Parts: sequence; structure tokens; C-alpha cells
Amino acid sequence: MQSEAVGYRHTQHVGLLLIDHPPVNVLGAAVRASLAHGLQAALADDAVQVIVIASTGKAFCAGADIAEFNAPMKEPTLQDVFAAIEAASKPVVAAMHGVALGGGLELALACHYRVASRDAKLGLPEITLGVIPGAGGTQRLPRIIGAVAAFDMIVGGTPVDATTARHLGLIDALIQGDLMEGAHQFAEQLLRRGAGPRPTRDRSVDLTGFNPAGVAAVLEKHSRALKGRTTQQLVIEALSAAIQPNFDAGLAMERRLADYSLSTTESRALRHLFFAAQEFKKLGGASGGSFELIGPRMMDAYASESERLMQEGATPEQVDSAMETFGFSAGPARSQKTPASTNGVERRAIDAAEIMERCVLQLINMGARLLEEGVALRAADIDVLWAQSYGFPRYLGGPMFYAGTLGLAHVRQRLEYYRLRLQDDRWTPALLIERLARRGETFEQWDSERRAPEPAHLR
Ligand SMILES: C/C=C/C(=O)SCCNC(=O)CCNC(=O)[C@H](O)C(C)(C)COP(=O)(O)OP(=O)(O)OC[C@H]1O[C@@H](n2cnc3c(N)ncnc32)[C@H](O)[C@@H]1OP(=O)(O)O
Repeated sequence: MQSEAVGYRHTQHVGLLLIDHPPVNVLGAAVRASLAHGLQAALADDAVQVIVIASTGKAFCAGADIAEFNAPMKEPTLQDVFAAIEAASKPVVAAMHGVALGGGLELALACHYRVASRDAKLGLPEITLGVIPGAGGTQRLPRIIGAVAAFDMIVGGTPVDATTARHLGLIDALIQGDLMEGAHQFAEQLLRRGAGPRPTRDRSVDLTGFNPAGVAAVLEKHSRALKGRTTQQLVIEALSAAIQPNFDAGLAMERRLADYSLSTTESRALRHLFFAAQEFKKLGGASGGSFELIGPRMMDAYASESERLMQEGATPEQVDSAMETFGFSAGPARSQKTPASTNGVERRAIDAAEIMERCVLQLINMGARLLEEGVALRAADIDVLWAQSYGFPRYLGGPMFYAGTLGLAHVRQRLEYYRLRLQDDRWTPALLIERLARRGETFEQWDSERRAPEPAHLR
């Protein structure tokens, strides 16, 4: 039975598996099953001596289906399919165009040869989602381009272009003209040379420069993006497993580390922002005409609190340093147009922890008020806005997601504490916070309960 997600046909000795799953050929359950099925067909076809895997549309493959991340992957898993490709008795060539990302590149790494067109962009962006490549990427990439270059690509997360990929040895040929024609010629050349399968798992890892100094240099290169992050440590552990000779043990270790990475708050926060940003883009700024009010009103609450802290005796440097430690790209005092006058204020040391807590609680409380008023329609929109435009640390998922990780009961209690201590109504918990705290819910749950984009009101 021929399935739709991956087509199979052959021309002379070359069998072609063509992934056709718009818009970006994500490797969901149906595609994986279809790819495995197509591979069996090509291997069983006596006329076929070389197999090419390519895709239709704008991209070779955008990777695993992120929407499937919250449940165990249905069989055949990516690991199953890639193991079958690598073990194939006929040489398998990946022919890439557009992006080959995450599981998409891991698919190519499991093939015996790789070619790409000039527009190709190849990368393992998993770290931007707080996870490590979990379908062989940490084990196969170092066997192809060496341990240090693999570490750089995995912790950097940025795709490389086709020319760089060629220099790294990630692809065997850069196709100048038509990709399908070029891939076909490449396959014919393999046949003429009598080249057989070349399983990546059988290759050894080039360890040149993979020592503490080399690792530190790569971490330093990406230090801005890695600030506050922990996933890079898991990448180091997975690569350390790759340099052991037992490939299957390395794969098993990668699997355990990848599963663990999926469970971290860092990963949940980053995936939350990925989907929230997609939704946001689709609806063109989901909170409609009121959207431009959200940023400034929250900024006002946040900046006013930082000013009050300075009036109470904190220095601007202390406030900035605390908020930068929290993870903001720049502290609030530094970015204020008219710095608050603190002349004559008696300096008193205020704990960095108190500065962070007060500024962030004010942000959360104002965000909740804007949701109550219907100025913001979804908490996730606020998160995207603050992560994209106001320097809120992405790995905390935005202020409203972060409130959920603290627990709304805790948020309510701390607001109440400051209301009593500072005798100031601005600390009165928003009714929405009261309600969520009572129910033990998060803003994410509140968002998902509200299907239609209608003005928010308290039920
Ligand atoms: C073990 C393996 C792990 C992994 O593989 S982790 C996943 C690694 N991959 C990624 O992180 C890639 C994420 N996607 C992107 O960066 C972009 O997308 C592209 C560069 C691939 C394409 O960008 P553009 O041309 O602007 O299209 P678009 O509107 O972003 O995407 C079209 C639709 O495709 C969905 N989508 C894209 N990638 C994935 C994915 N990996 N899993 C699930 N869905 C994905 C989007 O959400 C959207 O959907 P809608 O049209 O409904 O808004």
C-alpha cells in the first residue's frame, strides 16, 4: 500500500522517497510510518540500487512535530526509522533544500551520504526549545564533522548555510543546479564507483580540540544566548557519550538526556513561547486594537516599582544588577528616559531577591489586570510581547508563564505580604490572580479554557 505522506518511485537504478507533507514536512507519526514503509519498498525493489530521500515544497524538513512532544512518540519513532535507514543494505542519499532542522537534519545524518542545494540551511535548533537533539543528532553529528564543530552547532542552535556545511564535511556535495537532477547524478556516481552503504555509526569521532579549553571557548562564544540556561550541560553529557566506542550505548544515553530535557521548566517555557509566537503571528497581534496599551502599562508598573525601590534607598546600579541577574537583557533604571531623582534619599541595602520579586510581581499583577479588563485577550500574548520586545528572559517563558511556575497561590500571598508591609493598594492582588489561586490553576489553563477571542471578564 502506498501512503500519501511519502511517495516512492524509481528511475533506472535510483529509488526516490519523496516526503510530501506541507507546509514544512514535519516528521509526525504519519510521515514516519510512510517513510519506513517507503524504505522497505525501495529495499525490496530489485531494480533499485541506490535510494535518494528528498522533499517537496519549501523545506526538506522542519524536524520532529513539536506538537507531539507532550506524549511518548508513537511507533515507528524517529529512532526506529533512522536506525532502519542507517542499516539499509543499499546506499541512501539525503538530498536537502530549504531548511533541514532538528529531526530533519538527524534524518540526513542517518543517511549514508548527503547533498544539498545552495539555498539549504542545516541546523539543530533544539537548544532554542530547551531540549537536546534526541534522534541521534548528538551521536551522529560528531562522527561526521568532529566533536568540537558538533558541539558548536548544537549549543549555538543556528543553522549553517550550504557552503559552510560543505566545508564542515556535513554534506558530500553542493548541488549547483536542479537538486533532483544533481542528486540523481550523485547517486549514479556512487554506483559507478561501487560505493556501498556508509553507516555513520561505524565512523569514529574526530576529537581534535574537544578538551576543557575547547569546550569553554565554544560556551564563551554563545554565552549571551546561554545566559541563565542549563541545556548546554546536557549537550556536553550527550557528546561525552558519543566519544565512547559503543554507539548504541551512546544513543541510549542521548535518549535519556533528551527525555529529561523535555521535562525541564526551561524547556516548557521555551516551547510555550514558540507556540504562543506562532499563534500571535497568525492572528496578527491577538489582542487587537488594545494591544499597544499592554506593553506600556506593564512597563509603567515595572518601572514605577523600580523607582520606588530607589526612593527607599536602593541605587540604580543595584536595581539594574538585580533585574539583569533575574535575566532581563537590561535593567529598568538604565533604560529610563528621566531617571528618578534620588537626591537626599538615605541609602539602605535592599536585597537583590526583594528587588527582583517586587518588580516582577508588579508586572504579573498588571498583566492579570489587563486580562481582566479585556485589554489583553490571552496571557500567552503578554508573554510573547515581553519576551520579544521588553527583554524578559525567554527561558522563564514570559511573566504570566513564570507566574504559573511560581504558583498563583504563592504569587497571591506575596502580593498580599507587600500590600500589608508597604500599605499600598497597588499591591492588591488582581481578581484574576485570586480566582486562579483559589482553583490552583495557571494563566496557561485560563488561556486554554477561553476558546473564542472575546473580551475577558471574570466568571
Ligand atoms: C528529536 C527531534 C527534535 C526536533 O526536531 S525539535 C524541532 C526542531 N525544529 C524547529 O525548531 C523548527 C521550527 N520551525 C521553524 O523554525 C519554522 O517554522 C521554519 C523555519 C521551518 C519555517 O518558517 P516559515 O516558512 O516562516 O513557516 P512557519 O509559519 O513558521 O511554519 C509553518 C507551519 O509549520 C508549523 N511548524 C513548523 N515547524 C514545526 C515543527 N517542528 N513542529 C510542529 N509544527 C511546526 C508552524 O507552527 C506553522 O504552523 P501554522 O501554519 O499552523 O502556524
